[in-house]
Amino acid sequence: TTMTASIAGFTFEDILLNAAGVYCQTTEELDQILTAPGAGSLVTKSATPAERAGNPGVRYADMPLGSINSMGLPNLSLDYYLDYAIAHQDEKPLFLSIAGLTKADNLQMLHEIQDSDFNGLVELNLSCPNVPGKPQTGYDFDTTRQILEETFAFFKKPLGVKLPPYFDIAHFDMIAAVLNDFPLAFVNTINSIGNGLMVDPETDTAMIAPKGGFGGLGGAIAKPTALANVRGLRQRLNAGIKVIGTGGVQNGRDVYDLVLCGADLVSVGTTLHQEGPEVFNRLKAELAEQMKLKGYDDVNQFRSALQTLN
Ligand SMILES: O=C(O)c1[nH]c(=O)[nH]c(=O)c1Cl
Repeated sequence: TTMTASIAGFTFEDILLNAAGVYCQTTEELDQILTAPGAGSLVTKSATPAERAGNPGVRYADMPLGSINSMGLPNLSLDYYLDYAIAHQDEKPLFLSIAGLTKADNLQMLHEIQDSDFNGLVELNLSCPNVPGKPQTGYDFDTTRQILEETFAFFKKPLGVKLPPYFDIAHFDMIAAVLNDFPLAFVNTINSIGNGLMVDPETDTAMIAPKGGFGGLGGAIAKPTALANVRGLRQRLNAGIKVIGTGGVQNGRDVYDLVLCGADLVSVGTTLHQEGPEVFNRLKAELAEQMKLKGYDDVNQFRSALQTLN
């Protein structure tokens, strides 16, 4: 069974990887993803120029429908992840994620990456929902265009963007109209569904501390929105912009469905957090089983092959 994909000239021997932010905070965690059977790549925790502690208090919770998080962008700094990525980029194609709190921070980090020995892929996170007072850039189409214009004036290495989920067909049209104007290597869709709220039934209290309990939703609850965003963007984006599908992956059928909607790679967040890096081998085996049932021996045979009723 062939389960490879290519983005920006990189060949991925497996289509699975971690979702940024999950199991990728330290070199110890990153090494586990790097060596996990079934994982074809990894992405580092979204970085800021300087180290950040993130939001105080309980900031992650699992629940029957998935997870809720308001981490607040805790990370060990761009240099920490850049050093790791440079040290390991010859072992697998790797993604380095950045999430500046300002356009200036993003451009500063991109200049540093441009001038560095890192030659993998950069994921510009435009969708963190959990920094108090900071809006999700991906919902501001003019600002997104502005950042990409200033970025592509100097940045020549493979770059993609991590997008928030969109819930209006008009917004699929609008973000695609922006993205199609730039030589992006990929989009990664979706980030968590921003600013949900969950209650602990024992105590009638919000499950997480930051922002009065408001946080990004992931896991099973995110699957229909992830499928719609992968499909909606695949249908609208230039063929040269590849799609990483993220959201709601619990089993091989979920991976299959994201590929069916157009995903080239598939990333796993909540279920990786709950199960650990052995999840990749399980998902790979379950995907192979699903493909066998359907008569496919290569993911390239059914990518974007979703049927509709009319
Ligand atoms: O709170 C976070 O660190 C966080 N949490 C998310 O669910 N998505 C993000 O992009 C980020 Cl940056």
